Amino acid sequence: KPARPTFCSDGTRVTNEACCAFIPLAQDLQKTIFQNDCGEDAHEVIRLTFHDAVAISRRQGPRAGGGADGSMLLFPLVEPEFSANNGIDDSVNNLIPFMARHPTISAGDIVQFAGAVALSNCPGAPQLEFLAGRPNRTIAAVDGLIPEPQDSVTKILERFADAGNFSPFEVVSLLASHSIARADKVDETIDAAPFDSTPFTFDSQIFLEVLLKGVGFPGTDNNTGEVASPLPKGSGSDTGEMRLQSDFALARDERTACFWQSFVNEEEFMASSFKAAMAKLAVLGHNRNDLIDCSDVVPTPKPAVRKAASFPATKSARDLELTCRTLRFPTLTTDRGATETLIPHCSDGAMNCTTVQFSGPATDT
Ligand code: HEM
Ligand SMILES: [Ca+2]
Ligand SMILES: [Mn+2]
Repeated sequence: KPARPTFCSDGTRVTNEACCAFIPLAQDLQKTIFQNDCGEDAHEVIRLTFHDAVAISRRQGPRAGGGADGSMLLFPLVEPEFSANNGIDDSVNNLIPFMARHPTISAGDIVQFAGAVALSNCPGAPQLEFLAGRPNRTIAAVDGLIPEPQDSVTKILERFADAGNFSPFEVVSLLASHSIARADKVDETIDAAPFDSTPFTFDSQIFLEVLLKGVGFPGTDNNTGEVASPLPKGSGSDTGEMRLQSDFALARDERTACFWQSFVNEEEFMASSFKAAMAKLAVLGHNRNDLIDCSDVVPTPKPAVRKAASFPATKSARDLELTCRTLRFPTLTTDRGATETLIPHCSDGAMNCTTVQFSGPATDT
């Protein structure tokens, strides 16, 4: 398609005027759901970009699912019911109203664009590529295509290869997302259990902290897909850190451990690798050349905090469990404090913060 530079009504310069429709969508998403915060609602939409896109299979063919096609929003009674999608209903119900409010934009575009807007609220995150024009005619995906935390490394790598020919390096790159992630359903007794000590900052703490020796569980012990974490201590709505078995295994497996370790304290490498892998994820089921590059309407992310990766208080290099034999581990400092860090529940440090939840057809499993 010919790319002719134009200006949208708000003055944004775009290479294709079809991109202008996404500017009011970004504003609506920020005002109605995210509130410019890298909080719970942003995290859940970022997870949704993955669960919509990865539901495609080269081996099973087109009838298994169409990838990044918005099928989650279009068939809200089907995919959100799969157990691997437990909790996805919140983001699905939050985004469904945007289909009617922005009727020229397809469901698949809404999901991936909303994820890029959500991510821009997280300091340190890359500005994702966004290609527009995913068609709306889709089918619901079949069950069994979403990786689960109890899956083996072999199963996870095979699933990503089958979905989109992802390499082990790209799989590890995508897990930078778990730097801004918390679990609600792995342990049903606690809400929003973070995977690293900085769940509102896109940084490499996830890659560092998953390498620390596990000492206990937040909430209840030994849920499916969960292993001991290094920072299990909680208080009130600060739940303590949770560790997924899949993150633990990918950090230590010989096929992925060096990729995992290579991101520690390398925030720019981590962000650019995540961006490249997300560009592949976001167009699964489509041909890039059929889409229009609208990256110029993706909001500029909040600047990085520029704090070096560091061991949480009371932890040090002695707590590392390293299996990568070929990389030197960086020298890092330990945060001050005589006791284990409490991870705040809200991005402003508080124990209570509001989230947005629209009711809708999707329910949890
Ligand atoms: C090996 C592959 C993966 C597995 C097994 C996995 C598993 C999980 C699990 C179990 C949760 C917690 C859900 C809950 O209980 O609420 C979670 C959260 C999350 N995942 Fe993954 N994940 C994987 C890859 C990815 C990828 C590739 C992305 C990229 C976009 C991603 C983004 C997220 C986000 C943002 C959350 C947090 C949602 C929230 O805070 O509410 N995950 N993941
Ligand atoms: Ca983080
Ligand atoms: Mn959540």
